[in-house]
Amino acid sequence: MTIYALSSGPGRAGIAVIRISGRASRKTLYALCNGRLPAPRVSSFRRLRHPTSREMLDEAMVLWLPGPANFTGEDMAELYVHGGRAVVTAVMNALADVGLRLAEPGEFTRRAFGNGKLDLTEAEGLADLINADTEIQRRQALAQHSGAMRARYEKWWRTLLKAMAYVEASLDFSDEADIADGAFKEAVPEARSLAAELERALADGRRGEILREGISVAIVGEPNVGKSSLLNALAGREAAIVYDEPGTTRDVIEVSLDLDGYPFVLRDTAGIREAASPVEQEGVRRALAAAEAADVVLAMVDGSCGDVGAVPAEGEAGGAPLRGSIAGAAITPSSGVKLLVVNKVDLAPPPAPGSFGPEAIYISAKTCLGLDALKAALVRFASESYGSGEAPTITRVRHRQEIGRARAALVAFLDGAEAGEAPELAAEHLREAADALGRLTGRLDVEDVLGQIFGEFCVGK
Ligand SMILES: Nc1nc2c(c(=O)[nH]1)N(C=O)[C@@H](CNc1ccc(C(=O)N[C@@H](CCC(=O)O)C(=O)O)cc1)CN2
Ligand SMILES: Nc1nc2c(ncn2[C@@H]2O[C@H](COP(=O)(O)OP(=O)(O)OP(=O)(O)O)[C@@H](O)[C@H]2O)c(=O)[nH]1
Ligand SMILES: [Mg+2]
Repeated sequence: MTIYALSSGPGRAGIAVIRISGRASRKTLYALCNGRLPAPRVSSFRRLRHPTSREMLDEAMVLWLPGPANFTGEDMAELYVHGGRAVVTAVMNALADVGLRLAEPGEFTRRAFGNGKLDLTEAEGLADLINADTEIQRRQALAQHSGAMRARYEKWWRTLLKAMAYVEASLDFSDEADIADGAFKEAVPEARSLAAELERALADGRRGEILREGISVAIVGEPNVGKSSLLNALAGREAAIVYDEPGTTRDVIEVSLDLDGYPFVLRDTAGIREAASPVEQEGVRRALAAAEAADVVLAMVDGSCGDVGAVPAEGEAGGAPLRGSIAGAAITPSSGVKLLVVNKVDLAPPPAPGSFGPEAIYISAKTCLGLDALKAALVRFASESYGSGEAPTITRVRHRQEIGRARAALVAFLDGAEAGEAPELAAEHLREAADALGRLTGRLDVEDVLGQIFGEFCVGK
């Protein structure tokens, strides 16, 4: 079935792009263009008419993109019309009138996948590219869309096929023990090196997933220290309610930030204390959960409080213990870092260096003093933790799971080989690993396996 969709965003615009894909693209375009089909892949000016009523619909630029050398691999056409709502509606209605169907979300890309134009990881990369909000996300998505993952996974796939071919050969020669043994032994180092490579790929600190979703930063601390004020200052808008009374924030409030191209998801949370009301208690529970799950915890304390005792005057003895220590300093994310943030320095005398420890960042959420240093610390953390090297291979839990399954199957194969397991069972472990890698790229192709096995078999003989 031939499909169409508005490929540019919804709503009024200067120009709107309507895309058509499928067998009827050619005759639909021909009819819309009053019998003057444009030359392939060359932008042409046409007056568009309704194919049956002949009513003039718009003046447009049009593209005729015959398959298979295009995005979907099917015949395609594109209409660049004036981006008014009624224009778009009229042209789309005309397409429906001649029997075309509105595309489902992702249907053009699904067809491209079906026609072998891209594999699953490249399609995911395309989705990520469209959703990319920051420069680092754009680079990661483009690398994935351009086949960075596919290349690596296909290399793994080839190594695995080699191991499988040896095992299959040993099965075929089971009545000639020497040959069978020899072939089987060849499979072991292949499987071992692949298992090690998968292990290395998994030990990436979840860089790809974190950058894809945004680095999670939770602001936590006692009530009224200025957490919501900091969120608002960084967001540049009044996302959270700020009020001079402890216990203002209850829900977790999220704001997306782009700092130097790194994506952050900043979360403001309820102040942590023994809350009296059940609603506030729930807020505190959510605050602790957000901190636990965060990549970075900004543990905030109020630097202006008398009982902080951390900013003693020259020569004076140190005061009471750190006020934020219970609420802020005690919270540690399960796998992230913690930065101590001392707020309200506009009210306090300049703190003695190191009063709050060498790592503390001194800010005023009110005057914005120190915010650049805080942003710089976040960017430094992001580039040190997630920025190094080439684009990450794993960007979704799905990839991690399949690679994990493949690795586990390879380990089972190696353990079995050591224990003298029957080659039939050994072959089964490898097939399981192949299934997992096949699901990764969406290219699970048995013919591929057989072709490779047959090739190896001949060489080995
Ligand atoms: N107008 C327009 N802009 C667009 C797209 C589109 O479909 N139309 N794209 C899509 O969403 C992206 C570009 N992606 C494309 C992917 C493949 C081919 C293509 O023609 N592939 C052929 C030949 C490749 C070549 O000449 O090297 C092929 O695969 O055989 C075109 C665009 C972004 N911009
Ligand atoms: N002088 C000064 N006042 C601040 C600063 N940051 C926040 N405040 C004030 O401190 C009070 C509490 O600020 P909030 O941002 O609501 O504090 P919070 O930590 O979100 O409080 P809860 O939501 O109750 O946990 C407000 O009156 C703010 O205006 C600062 O840097 N300097
Ligand atoms: Mg608040």
